[in-house]
Amino acid sequence: MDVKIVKDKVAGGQLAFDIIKEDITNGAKVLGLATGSTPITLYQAMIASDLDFSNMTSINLDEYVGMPFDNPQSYHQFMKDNLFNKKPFAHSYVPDGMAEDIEQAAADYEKIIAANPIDVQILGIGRNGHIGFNEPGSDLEGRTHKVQLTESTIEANKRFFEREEDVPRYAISMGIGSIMQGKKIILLAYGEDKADAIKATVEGPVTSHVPASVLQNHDDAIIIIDEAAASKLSK
Ligand SMILES: N[C@@H]1[C@@H](O)[C@H](O)[C@@H](COP(=O)(O)O)O[C@@H]1O
Repeated sequence: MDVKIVKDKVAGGQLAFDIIKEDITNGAKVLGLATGSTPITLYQAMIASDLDFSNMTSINLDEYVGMPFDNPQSYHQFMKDNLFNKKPFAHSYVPDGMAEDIEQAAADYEKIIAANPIDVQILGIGRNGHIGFNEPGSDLEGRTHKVQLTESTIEANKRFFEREEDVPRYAISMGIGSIMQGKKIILLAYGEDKADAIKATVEGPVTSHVPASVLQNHDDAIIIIDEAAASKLSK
């Protein structure tokens, strides 16, 4: 793991952008994208750049189950608002949380990933160490599947909804095994809220209790964090 500590989230987004830009120059064609507040500064740097993504493919990590695509809280809408409306890709895939058969949608998504191997996978991290929506205890080799969100994630997400009962309880997410297939992985984390998860990810044992810790086993994983997120690291 290559840990890079930056001044703030703007510098983090810029650094991630610079890495991606170089990879695109070297032929990268498929980006794995994430939602949440963390990647927004990266998306802003992409939008502000003169890079053209219209011959590239994007594949998103996850989506809520049962949330219409045009709901402002859906990840389909989030990606449009924060990136795709300004920088369209040739193909943009987001898991189909509205499918009648979620297991089939998950299997179909794995076929999309297999046909479009991810060159650079962007990740945020949950306060409990989750990546995508792979909560603690997830299979480290899992593939795209339906997941039940933990109370901690529901609690963290409820700020986006008017009522707690509106917060979705299920999602469809790429599995940890699907994520680990990315040729390069860039995990971003900012703020003190993420410091415990980052310590466990970087310095703890590789364990399904901290899904992001599996990145220790990846050949090309870069962790970009600000000082607050780095504050509990021992070195
Ligand atoms: N499924 C997403 C994750 O992909 C994201 O990493 C996490 C952290 O969100 P934030 O970046 O807003 O802290 O939130 C959700 O759970």
